This record gives sequence, structure tokens and C-alpha cells, in this order.
Amino acid sequence: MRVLVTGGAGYIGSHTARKLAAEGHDVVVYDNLSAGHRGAVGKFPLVVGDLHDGEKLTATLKEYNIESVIHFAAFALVGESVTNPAKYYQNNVIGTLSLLDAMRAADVSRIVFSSTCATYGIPASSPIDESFPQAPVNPYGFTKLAIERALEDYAHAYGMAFAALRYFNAAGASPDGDIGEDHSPESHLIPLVLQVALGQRESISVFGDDYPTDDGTCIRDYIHVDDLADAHLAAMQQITADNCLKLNLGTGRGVSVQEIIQACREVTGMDIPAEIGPRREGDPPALVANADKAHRILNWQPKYMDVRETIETAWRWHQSHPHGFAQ
Ligand SMILES: NC(=O)c1ccc[n+]([C@@H]2O[C@H](COP(=O)([O-])OP(=O)(O)OC[C@H]3O[C@@H](n4cnc5c(N)ncnc54)[C@H](O)[C@@H]3O)[C@@H](O)[C@H]2O)c1
Ligand SMILES: O=c1ccn([C@@H]2O[C@H](COP(=O)(O)OP(=O)(O)O[C@H]3O[C@H](CO)[C@@H](O)[C@H](O)[C@H]3O)[C@@H](O)[C@H]2O)c(=O)[nH]1
Repeated sequence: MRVLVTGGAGYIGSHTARKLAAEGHDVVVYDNLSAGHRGAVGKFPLVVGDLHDGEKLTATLKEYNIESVIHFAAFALVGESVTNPAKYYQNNVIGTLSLLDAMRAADVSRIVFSSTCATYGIPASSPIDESFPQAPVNPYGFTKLAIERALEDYAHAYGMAFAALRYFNAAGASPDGDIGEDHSPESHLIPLVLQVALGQRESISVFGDDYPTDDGTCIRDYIHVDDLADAHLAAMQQITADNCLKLNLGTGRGVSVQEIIQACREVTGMDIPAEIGPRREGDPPALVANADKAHRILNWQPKYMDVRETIETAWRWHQSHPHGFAQ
């Protein structure tokens, strides 16, 4: 297929674009480079443009005869969405509606959308399956839920075919160490802990140790970025207007903040000092996936089930690229 990857210069988008190309698809990346990197984009066309530029989007979809869109472009930080919600509603909701309009104008009806487990808010039990109520506890989660809702309505009214993939925490890097996570400033747990191991930070701050979990720190489900990429390819090929998908993507294994820090110590062999800080607003205590539906429907299984293996790939990337794509 000819696929437009919005946000394809970013972390998950660049890994997915690479997989798409490896599987023989024609890839075009559309990214405003606000958080992405030219160096993360492989040997396929990069259109530098913004989601809000509907004319440019429509022209790009037409010029490359795009058949399917995989839409990663968004702002994605839970904490920042609490302090600056306008930034999130503007980009994630208005920007995505602009993309959907451009798709209609260019007669492209197939889209795979990056949703998130943050749409579930604080679940009543764990693990979370797709039938759980969606009640976000931060603006970021609300922006993603709003688009899930819009996609359902667009499917019903305009015959749009969509998959909303609710990822849990993306982690790791391409195992060859060529591409990986490079956010500036970095706010994600694993890269921050590895920056301590690299000597770039003195210590890692644990955001709260008074949560109702075994060790008091937040539990997340860390899914390897290449496993996410595989699921996108499978979903893209399955969806039709009559068969839209809403699927969790995770490993089903919950890992606490303290356990991540310990796993990073084991993988790197470094002493990684940690200190307990206050809670970060908007953080649910535990988010773990029941991804049985994705296993069944997509015939997909994560290859990385041990978080140490995921961290090993991230460590390889951070060691070989201590300053990310900048070098
Ligand atoms: N990282 C995670 O753990 C995680 C988990 C669940 C869902 N998601 C979702 O997955 C997607 C990708 O996340 P990521 O971690 O790769 O983020 P990222 O910031 O690395 O990538 C996002 C990319 O989108 C681009 N972009 C942002 N706004 C744009 C706009 N208006 N126009 C054009 N390009 C724009 C950025 O330049 C960047 O390259 C996001 O939609 C995010 O909400 C991420
Ligand atoms: O310096 C840090 C950074 C993070 N954490 C904690 O580590 C966990 C993971 O945090 P982070 O890596 O920032 O990821 P999340 O806030 O869980 O959000 C990610 O995962 C979500 C799905 O859970 C996605 O929707 C978001 O886009 C993505 O940023 C959370 O409990 C944080 O409180 C710390 O204790 N110290």
C-alpha cells in the first residue's frame, strides 16, 4: 500500500515507517519536525508540514496517491497536558480533524490512529480490556478519546475505515541501534533512567511512592516500539468501513517505577541513584493491558515480553547515540 505516516519523524512513527518500508509498502512521512528528527526518517519522502495545513495535507495525499494513513502526529505528554491543555486540544483534536477533512477531500478512507490507555483513566481493576469505561483523568487522554469518538462518527457517516490502537507505554529502540527515542526535553521514564546511567543526569526522581501498589510506585505496561509497529501493519491491512477496530496494545505485564530502575541497573551494570519525589499530576496508579483481542484479531503477539530485553535495545541506542539524532 501507499501509506502516509503523520508524525513519522517521531519515536513510534519512525519505527513503524521503517517496518512498512521493509514489508514493501511505499511510505511518505508528513511531520512538522516540532518534536521529530530528519535523521529518524529513512530513505522515503519527508513532507515537512503541519496537521493544521489542510491544503498541504490534501495535496500530499493526492500527489502520492495515498491509500492509507497511519496517524502518529500529536503531543503526547500526560504531565504537560495538565499544565497546558490548550496546546493539546489544539494539536490533537483540531489538528486531527484537519487531517480527517483532508482525507475526505482526497478520497482516502483508511486510517490507523494512535490512541492510548490514558483514555481509560483510573480503571476499577487490572488488567484493562477494551470493554472498560473510558474516563480519562488528564487532558491528553480526553483529546485521544475525542478523536476515537470522531472516527466512529466519520465511519458511520462517511464510510471511513479506522483502527484506534490504544497503546500502553512505548519503550525500547530498533535492535540494530540505528533509531530510538529522542525527545527534548526528555520526560519518559526509561530514557531518563538511562541518561543517569550515561552520566548525563545525577539521579532519577521517582514520582511518588505512596500509590496503592506493592512498592508504592506507579505500574505501567512497557511495550516494545517494534511490537507496536508490527501491530500497525496488521491493523492497517485488516480494516474496512464495516470492520473498524479498537484494540489495546501492551504486554499484559505490569512493571513499577522502582522495578524499571532496578532493571536498568541490571542491564547497564551502573549504579543508578534514585530519589523519591512528589506525585506527578494526572498519573493513574496502574495501567496494564489485556491485549487478548489484538492477539486474536490481528494474529499479533509482542516479541518482547521481558522488560529487560526492551531496555537492552534502548540502552544500545542511548550508548551509541548519547545525544540522540543531534550527533
Ligand atoms: N510514547 C508512548 O508511550 C505513547 C503511548 C500511547 C500513545 N502514544 C501516541 O503515539 C503517537 C506517537 O508518539 P511518540 O512517542 O512517537 O511521539 P513523538 O513526539 O516522538 O512523535 C510525534 C511526531 O509528531 C510530530 N507532530 C506533532 N504535532 C504535529 C503537527 N501538528 N503536524 C505535523 N507533525 C506533528 C512531531 O514532530 C513528532 O515527530 C502520539 O500520537 C502519542 O499520543 C504514545
Ligand atoms: O522522571 C520520571 C518520569 C516518569 N516517572 C513515572 O514513570 C511512569 C511512566 O511515565 P512516562 O514514561 O512519563 O509515561 P506516561 O506518563 O505513562 O505516558 C506515556 O504512556 C502513556 C500510556 O500510558 C502514553 O499515552 C503517553 O503518550 C506516554 O507519554 C509514570 O508513573 C511516571 O510518574 C517517574 O517516576 N519519574
